[in-house]
Amino acid sequence: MKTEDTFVPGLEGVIASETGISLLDTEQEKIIIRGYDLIDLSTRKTYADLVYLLLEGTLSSDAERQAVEEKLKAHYQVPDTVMDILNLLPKETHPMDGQRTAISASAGFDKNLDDRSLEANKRRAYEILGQLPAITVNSYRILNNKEPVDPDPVLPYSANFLYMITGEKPTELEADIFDRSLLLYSEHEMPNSTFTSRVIASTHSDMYGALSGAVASLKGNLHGGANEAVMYMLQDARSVDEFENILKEKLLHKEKIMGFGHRVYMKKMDPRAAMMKESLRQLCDLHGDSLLLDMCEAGEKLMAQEKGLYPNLDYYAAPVYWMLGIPIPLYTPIFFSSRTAGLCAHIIEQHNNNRLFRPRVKYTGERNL
Ligand SMILES: CC(=O)SCCNC(=O)CCNC(=O)[C@H](O)C(C)(C)COP(=O)(O)OP(=O)(O)OC[C@H]1O[C@@H](n2cnc3c(N)ncnc32)[C@H](O)[C@@H]1OP(=O)(O)O
Ligand SMILES: O=C([O-])CC(=O)C(=O)O
Repeated sequence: MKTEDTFVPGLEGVIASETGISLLDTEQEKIIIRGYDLIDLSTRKTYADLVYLLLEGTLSSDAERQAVEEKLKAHYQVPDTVMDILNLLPKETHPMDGQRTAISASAGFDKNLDDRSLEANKRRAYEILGQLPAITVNSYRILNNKEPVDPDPVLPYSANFLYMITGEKPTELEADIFDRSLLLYSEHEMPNSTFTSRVIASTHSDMYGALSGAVASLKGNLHGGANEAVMYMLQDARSVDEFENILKEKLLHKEKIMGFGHRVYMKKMDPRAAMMKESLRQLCDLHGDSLLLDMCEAGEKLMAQEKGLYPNLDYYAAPVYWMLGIPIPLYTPIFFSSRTAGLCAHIIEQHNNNRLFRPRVKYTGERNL
């Protein structure tokens, strides 16, 4: 095989893996997760159901969902040493880097680190998912000179996560909307972060290492970091006109507009974004203030007209998180926390059916032979 003939920049369209976890079915316009339509699931299931579906492979009964909730709560406690390490980081550290550091440090606390069996990997997945709300929220709090907060085990997993972030018990609507955002972020086939984690896992490296690599990948603003960038952009405007002018100015300077475009959906709206837009509408109605929705809709219209580009999930997740009272530096860490369910499923699948990733190159250097 002549490798230069098969070079595809960015591996666009390249099939990198076999998987039974998920598929973006562009013909049917569906996000399939273990045989189910993610958008349909988002109308009738919770994030805990998705954790079960991703890790156990089947849709959970009410009792199984409850068991997942309990399992996650049993792992809420983060080792003191990990918290001490977070405390030692410079105050400029982004919570994504706090998350990466904490997950990396957690490897040392795993007594059977070399055990890659399904059982051991699942145990780790539930442990990490259980610890992530405390790791995530306290990464932000410690670095902002605030006392760490403890989880409230009485609340469901997502409601507690939001409570730890805002310090206030969420209403049912707020908890449902936050839970839905976690569900929608939980798994999405083969984005850069998932590919990264599978590449790392393919050397027989452990789950902590594969997840640490995935946090780094997800942090970039071409991927998960876009949700924070969207909110900073929205914050720069005080009216629909101002927001449109910001976008026009960026387009004039050939800048990318965060929250638009997608490698797979390309010229169509990400179906998850449509769901989050509805959540934004609900929150705007509740607050009697439609400015954020109006700005976002105007941006959506302008980008369709000017570039033929449509929103991805990050575009509408950002204003939803803002209206839920979530500090902007937590948006991408929340995305990663949710995605950890999907990532763990992929790492497990890679360990269980492995071949080392080792591609070739198209050489463009000298040949001074
Ligand atoms: C949940 C998620 O992680 S979804 C992704 C979140 N990321 C973002 O929102 C960042 C903004 N979007 C982008 O940068 C891109 O659309 C990506 C990274 C998501 C996909 O990138 P790719 O598939 O590699 O497309 P690529 O960047 O090559 O863009 C193709 C063309 O569309 C343009 N384009 C793509 N996205 C945008 C955008 N958001 N704003 C302006 N132009 C864009 C590119 O400039 C390029 O134009 P050209 O052919 O004239 O040079
Ligand atoms: O699929 C992608 O490339 C990025 C994305 O939308 C996600 O990870 O949710």
